[in-house]
Amino acid sequence: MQIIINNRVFTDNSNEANKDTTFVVSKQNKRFVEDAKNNGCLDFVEAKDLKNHLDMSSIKVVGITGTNGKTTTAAAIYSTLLDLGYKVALQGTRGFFINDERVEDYSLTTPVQLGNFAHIQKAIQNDCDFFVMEVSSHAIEQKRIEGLEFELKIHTNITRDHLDYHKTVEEYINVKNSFFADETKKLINKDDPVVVFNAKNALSYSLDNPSTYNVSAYSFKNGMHVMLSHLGKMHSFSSLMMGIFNVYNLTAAIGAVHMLTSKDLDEVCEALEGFAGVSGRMETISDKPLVIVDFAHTPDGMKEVLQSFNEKDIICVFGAGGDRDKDKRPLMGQVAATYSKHIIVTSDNPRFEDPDLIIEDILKGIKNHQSVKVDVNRKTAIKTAIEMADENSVVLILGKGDEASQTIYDKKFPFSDKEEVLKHI
Ligand SMILES: CC(=O)N[C@H]1[C@@H](OP(=O)(O)OP(=O)(O)OC[C@H]2O[C@@H](n3ccc(=O)[nH]c3=O)[C@H](O)[C@@H]2O)O[C@H](CO)[C@@H](O)[C@@H]1O[C@H](C)C(=O)N[C@@H](C)C(=O)N[C@H](CCC(=O)O)C(=O)O
Ligand SMILES: Nc1ncnc2c1ncn2[C@@H]1O[C@H](COP(=O)(O)OP(=O)(O)OP(=O)(O)O)[C@@H](O)[C@H]1O
Ligand SMILES: N[C@H](CCC[C@H](N)C(=O)O)C(=O)O
Ligand SMILES: [Mg+2]
Repeated sequence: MQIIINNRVFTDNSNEANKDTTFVVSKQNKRFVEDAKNNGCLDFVEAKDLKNHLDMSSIKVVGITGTNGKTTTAAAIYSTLLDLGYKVALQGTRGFFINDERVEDYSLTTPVQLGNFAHIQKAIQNDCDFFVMEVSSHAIEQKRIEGLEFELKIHTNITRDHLDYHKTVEEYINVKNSFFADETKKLINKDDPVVVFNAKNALSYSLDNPSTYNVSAYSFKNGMHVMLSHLGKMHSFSSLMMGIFNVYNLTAAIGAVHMLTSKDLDEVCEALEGFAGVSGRMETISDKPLVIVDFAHTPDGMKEVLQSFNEKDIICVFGAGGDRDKDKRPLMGQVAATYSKHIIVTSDNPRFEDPDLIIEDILKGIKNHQSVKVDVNRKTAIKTAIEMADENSVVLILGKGDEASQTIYDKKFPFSDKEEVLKHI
């Protein structure tokens, strides 16, 4: 890609490099430096030094990493900062937003170096005070975030995902933890048993262990009501959002905004209450029957969601993405079987894999197949689930959230879980 900073053209692609451009050298493209030279390029800059070309002193960059909850926590921080009157940009899985407007649609969760700098430049041009970004494990490993100076780093949790890419759980954990090794200000989830961080400038939040932003009590009735203890004083907030995992996400957001703005904590709690959640994350599509669409696509994410409905008969519709971590599939089957009354295993984004074989991988984790249906067609799987529902049940449609398409091979076919649900109620 290319960006222009102060009339100078920067590219990370040797095919776009020539005598008039600067080639930005990174871990991912250093093997193409000779090609760039052969194309006439004379000017080279290391990706980590891009910061010397863009004055970022007016904007604070906030990074969020973790296996689950990045998008939700980032959106909660964004919403709260906007509510408090700041100008804010948000970059993540759902796209790029500036001051409540979507500027770009779905892309990578964390763009490459030039992508980050292009967005930060746009945020600065729009007078943003903050740039809130999700940081994926791929981005950390590939150094897509090099050259960025973070005002605050936030950790949600580290469970498992992407073992197709990182190979072992240990390597995945190490990559995530490496984000917290320096002395940048950070906010850590103290209930995560595997997080390792540099204690310098670290504050924390938690439900179970002692921490700076400590949830001392919570209840769920028409959403959540949370008591938060901070430096010996009690504060409270309410939200229509559901699930203990969202108590974590919202507490992280409150702690983060408090650290970033030094506003009164009660004022921050009040501003957060305006946040209604992210589309496709625990989104109630229908009350009768109760149908919820959620983006859970890891064993832990599914467990968190399913556990939130233990008083209901769960009808769980889910699949698993192709060309992604294969080992998570039976674990997802096992989690679904533990908490659901009925399971319909279907297709997610098969990409270049055979969806029937993905389903077989999921079924390997389910011992008792009596209450399990298989339907590779996600549309009819959703229809069947809704037909099965009664007043005691909740239909949980997991894995795709608000994705607008289903990826088969490299083609994207329009598909929305929400729209499929609405066709049948
Ligand atoms: C597996 C993976 O992460 N691949 C990423 C990786 O691809 P790659 O190394 O094969 O790319 P490449 O085509 O060889 O290009 C590398 C660099 O060389 C340059 N190049 C290339 C060819 C050439 O002739 N000359 C040249 O200079 C390119 O401009 C580029 O800068 O580097 C590319 C750009 O540097 C990324 O776009 C690409 O992401 C692909 C598209 C992808 O799907 N990534 C997913 C898995 C991902 O990153 N997901 C995470 C989040 C997952 C989550 O939600 O947790 C994300 O952050 O989105
Ligand atoms: N704090 C959490 N702990 C565990 N599970 C969570 C948490 N927050 C959200 N989830 C579950 O994970 C799903 C994805 O949440 P979210 O989109 O916020 O995460 P993410 O980290 O951005 O995911 P991705 O890496 O795929 O973009 C949610 O739909 C929910 O099921
Ligand atoms: N950002 C995640 C999202 C997964 C969503 C699920 N629907 C899938 O396609 O696996 C990924 O790319 O691994
Ligand atoms: Mg995300």
